[in-house]
Amino acid sequence: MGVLRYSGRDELIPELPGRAEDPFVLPGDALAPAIADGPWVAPLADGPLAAHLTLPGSKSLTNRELVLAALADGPSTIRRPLHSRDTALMIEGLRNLGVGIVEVPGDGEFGPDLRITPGELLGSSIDGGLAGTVMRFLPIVAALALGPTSVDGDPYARKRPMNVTIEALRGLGVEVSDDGRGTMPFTVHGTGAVRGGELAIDASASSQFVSGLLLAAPRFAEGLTLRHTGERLPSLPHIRMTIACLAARGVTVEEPEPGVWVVAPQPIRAVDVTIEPDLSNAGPFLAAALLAGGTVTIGGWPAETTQVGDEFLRILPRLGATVTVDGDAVTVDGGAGVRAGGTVTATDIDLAIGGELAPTVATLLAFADGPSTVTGIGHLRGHETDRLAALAAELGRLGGEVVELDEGLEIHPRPLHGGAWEAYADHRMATSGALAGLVVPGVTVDDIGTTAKTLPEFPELWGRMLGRSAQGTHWESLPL
Ligand SMILES: O=C(O)C1=C[C@@H](OP(=O)(O)O)[C@@H](O)[C@H](O)C1
Ligand SMILES: C=C(OP(=O)(O)O)C(=O)O
Repeated sequence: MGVLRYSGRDELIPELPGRAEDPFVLPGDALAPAIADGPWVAPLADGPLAAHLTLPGSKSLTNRELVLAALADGPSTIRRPLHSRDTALMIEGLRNLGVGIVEVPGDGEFGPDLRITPGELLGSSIDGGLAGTVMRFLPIVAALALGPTSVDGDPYARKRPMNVTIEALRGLGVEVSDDGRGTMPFTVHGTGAVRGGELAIDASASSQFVSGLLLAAPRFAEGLTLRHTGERLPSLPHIRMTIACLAARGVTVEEPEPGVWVVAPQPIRAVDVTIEPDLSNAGPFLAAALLAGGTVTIGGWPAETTQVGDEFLRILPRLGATVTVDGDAVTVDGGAGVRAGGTVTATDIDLAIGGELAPTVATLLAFADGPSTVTGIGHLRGHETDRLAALAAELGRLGGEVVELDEGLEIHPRPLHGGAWEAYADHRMATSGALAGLVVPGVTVDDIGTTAKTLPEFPELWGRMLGRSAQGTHWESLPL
C-alpha cells in the first residue's frame, strides 16, 4: 500500500504553454482512483502519543493563490504550496486555460514551489474533480477567457450545488449553457471579458460562491458589487481569507455592510507568497491526543491566520484537552486518553464558521461523557458527500447513536465496536474513520487514499504520529 503522488511531483515541469494537449499538464486525475489495495486497517494506538509533526500546505490558501497568481499582472512564485489532488486539478484547469505553471525547487518538506506565469486566457475544459474550490473558482476565471470552457467533475461532484455560480455568471452578462439542474456539467461561453457590476446571490449553500466571484472581480470591466441575500452565510473565515489574499496583492475589498462586498476594477499585483500549513488537516492529528492520550505537537503553526482550522485551539479545550502554544508549535495534551479512563467533554457546538472541522469534532464527541450537538452545518449535505448522513451512518455502524438534525447532528455516545467505515470518497470521512480506529479495535476504512484530495501523506503521517513507519498495523496483535 502506498501513498499516491501525482507524477509531476518530484520533477521539474518544463516551461511550456499550458494547453490541454500539453503532455505536461499535471494529471490531477492520477489521484482520483487513490489507493486501490482494499480496506485500510486503522492503526490502534497502543499507548499515549508523544508526536511531533509538520504538515503540508493549506488547500484553501494554495488554490486561492493559484487563481490570483494566474490573474496577476506578472509572474510570481507560490512557496510551500500544497501538492494534492485538489491543487493538481486547479493547476491543470489553469494550464488548460493558458496559464503557465511550472514546479521550481523550494525549501518545502512536501514538494516543490510553483512558478506561475499569467497568459492569454482561452476557453478549454475544466475537471473540477470533487474540489469545491476548483468547481466554484475556475468557472469565473473561464468567463474571462476567449471561447467556451466545459466544466465537469467526479460523479458525486455532479450533485454539489453549482446553481449560484451559473446564475451569477449570467447576472454578470456571461452566457452559460447547462441542463437547468444547477449542477455540473455546464459550459461557460467566455468572450475574453466580463462586464461585472451589481449582483445579488444567495450563498447560504457555500461561501465558495462568494470567494470565486471576489477572486476574479478586480478583472471585471465594472468591478463587482456583490450582495448576499440568503439568511445564513457559512464559512465566514474562508471569505475573510479570500479578502486577505486579495489585499496581499494590493486589491481592496470594501464591505459597506455585512454581506456586501465591493471590488473596483484594478490590477492584481504579482507577489510571491508562502503557504501556511493546512490547519484543518491538523485537526485529526490534534484530536488523536484526546482519544489516545498523550501529546501531539504540530510545528509551523502561524501566529496569525485566516484559516478556520485555528479554531481547534479553542475547540479542543472545550472537549477536555489542554492546548499550549510555544512559538510556532502547538501542543495538544489529551491526558490519559479514553481507553485509560480519560474523557472527552460533551458539548454543544455551532460550527457554522467552519463546517470542514465538523467530521473531526463529531467523531470526538462520539466518545464524550454525555450527549452533544454540532449545529450550523446544514450545508455539509452539499460537501464532498452528505456529511451529516455519512457521519450518522458510519458512527452508527460502529455502534454509536447519531441523529441527523436539519442543521446538524445530535450525538449520543455508546460503546463502539469495530466495523467497515465507508469514506464516500470524502477525505474528512476517511480521516474520521482513522480517528475512531485509534481507540476502537477493528475499524477499517474502505478508501484511505481519498485523503489525497488535500493530504496525500495522511497514512504516512498518521503512522509517524503513532511512532510507526508503516501506514497500517495489525490491531489484533495490540492490547485492547
Ligand atoms: O473556500 C474554501 O477554500 C472553502 C470554503 C468552505 O466551503 P463551504 O462554505 O462550502 O463550506 C470549506 O468548507 C471548504 O473546505 C473550503
Ligand atoms: C468541504 C471541503 O472541500 P471543498 O473545497 O471540496 O468544498 C472540505 O475540504 O472539507
